[in-house]
Amino acid sequence: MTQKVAVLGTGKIGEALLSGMIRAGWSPADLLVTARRPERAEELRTRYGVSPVTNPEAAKTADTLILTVKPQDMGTLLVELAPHVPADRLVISGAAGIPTSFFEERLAQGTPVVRVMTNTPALVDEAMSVISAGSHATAEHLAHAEEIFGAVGKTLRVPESQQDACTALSGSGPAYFFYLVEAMTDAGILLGLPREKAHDLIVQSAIGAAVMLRDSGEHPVKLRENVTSPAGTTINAIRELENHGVRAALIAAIEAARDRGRELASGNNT
Ligand SMILES: NC(=O)C1=CN([C@@H]2O[C@H](COP(=O)(O)OP(=O)(O)OC[C@H]3O[C@@H](n4cnc5c(N)ncnc54)[C@H](OP(=O)(O)O)[C@@H]3O)[C@@H](O)[C@H]2O)C=CC1
Ligand SMILES: O=C(O)[C@@H]1CCC=N1
Repeated sequence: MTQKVAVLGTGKIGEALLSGMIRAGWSPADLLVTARRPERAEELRTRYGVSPVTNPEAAKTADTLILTVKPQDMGTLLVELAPHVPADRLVISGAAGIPTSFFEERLAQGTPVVRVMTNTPALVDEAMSVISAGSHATAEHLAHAEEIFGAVGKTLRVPESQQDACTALSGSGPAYFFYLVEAMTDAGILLGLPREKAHDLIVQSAIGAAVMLRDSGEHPVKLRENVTSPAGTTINAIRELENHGVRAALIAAIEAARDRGRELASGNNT
């Protein structure tokens, strides 16, 4: 029997996942989407050939519901959904912070819930998606979530207690790299390079470094040491990074992101 999957609240992450599933071979006929605004629903229908439905229709029709609204909107969505979700539906949450217990408390007793934190490289099939089971989710439910999110990149199972840390590292992680590229491009401008040229140099260096990190089997320290010649240029830059506390700033930044995930879980939505 064909499994129908619905993406509820199809914004940036929901659309990234939807587009990846279609690229991976899912039929648009088996995919449903919901949106808050009619023009957004039409955009998704035109772009992907999927059927926009209401949240209750999605709950009644689809075998798997993937909830990709903002954490702040999840409570309202669940109030609307709860009367319509049969307890055999798999509910997957893509939201930061919100624990699986939040869903279990609001849905029918025994509803299987899986929590997933993906990231925007899903748009280019290079996502990192971190997956945890709620208390009623079985190995089969986890495997199904892996099949869906595997369409857009790598997946990793973690205990739910590690989700806020993973959100801070890989969920938000692409933003840190974009920020770094932005800052390095500004440095290129300072040194007199045209912006476009500086951007291209940094992006290709980032791609090269990323492939080496993934494929060389070498520790990042060794890779950095290989670039850092005695009395050369790189060590002068590294000294400045250390002087400015960049390592400590990154550790503090990621800890702050983790803490915000915890706040979202405790209902602090401001
Ligand atoms: N952005 C990222 O990098 C990542 C985000 N996430 C998580 O993904 C989730 C979505 O984030 P993101 O895609 O950035 O946010 P978006 O705002 O782009 O997407 C959320 C969408 O949900 C819609 N929506 C809200 N309430 C309802 C409702 N009741 N019914 C139907 N649609 C609704 C919104 O409509 P409208 O357009 O009208 O506001 C919006 O289009 C969040 O929970 C976030 O924590 C996870 C990993 C990475
Ligand atoms: O900033 C956020 O809250 C979301 C979750 C991870 C990435 N973006």
